[in-house]
Amino acid sequence: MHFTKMQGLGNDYIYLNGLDGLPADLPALARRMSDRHFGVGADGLICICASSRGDFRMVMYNADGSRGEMCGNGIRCLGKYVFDHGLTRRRALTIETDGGLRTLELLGNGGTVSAVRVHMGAPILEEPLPLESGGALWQVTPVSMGNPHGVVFVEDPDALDLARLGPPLERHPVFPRGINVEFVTCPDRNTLRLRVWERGSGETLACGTGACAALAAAVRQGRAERQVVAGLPGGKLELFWPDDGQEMVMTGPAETVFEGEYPV
Ligand SMILES: N[C@H](CCC[C@H](N)C(=O)O)C(=O)O
Repeated sequence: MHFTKMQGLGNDYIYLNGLDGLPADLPALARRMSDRHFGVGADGLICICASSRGDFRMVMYNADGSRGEMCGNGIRCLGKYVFDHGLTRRRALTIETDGGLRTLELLGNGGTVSAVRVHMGAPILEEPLPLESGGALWQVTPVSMGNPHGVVFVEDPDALDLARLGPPLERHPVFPRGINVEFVTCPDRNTLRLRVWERGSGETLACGTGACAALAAAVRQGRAERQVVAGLPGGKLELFWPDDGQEMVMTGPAETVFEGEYPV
């Protein structure tokens, strides 16, 4: 089976072209291939499928085989994949995800795609909740970006032990579907810095939907302007939220790492 490994800010996924069919038991395949010691190594598996509502449909699995409804870094790479593999010649695309339709602009010169702008949908915010977890009290702001997030503002994300703090917040009983957890600081009104503990994948080098969720919570709480640069361990995203109720706009890089064959 042919596959392509891609990454956006070091958030890496294995891509399968599902237009001509896919292997059975994709959750098990996602677990095997994502394993960094016994497999290819990735934060998850993304299948490109036919869509009746958009140009393509994104079906995404986390490293533990669970499904995610949306993936910001993954959808940028999907845009680069379909262009580079000749599945489309257009630079404006609509992608169906389990979290709704998303529109992409593929940026780059001539025949290349180096960055992708994504209209990420309108965030749905709830009031912050005080939650006890891991022996501490956290103010968690629930935000949906099509997938579920919990945003926590902290003094210094780099000082935290995410491997210890992430799992109990990810699976806190108030969130029956689990959450991706963002630990965020705003060093100034046009900058966010965050680390993300992802549902089903653990800490990743970046999370596009997580950065958008962080901006939504920061704006709602008066901590940041609507246009920011979000710094993640793997690099930077440009984010713009024109107004409440409007779609968040995210711009960032997309890269192919390698192609390969995997036995199924
Ligand atoms: N890394 C992704 C999000 C994956 C979310 C997934 N872990 C979930 O279960 O929702 C991003 O760039 O937006």
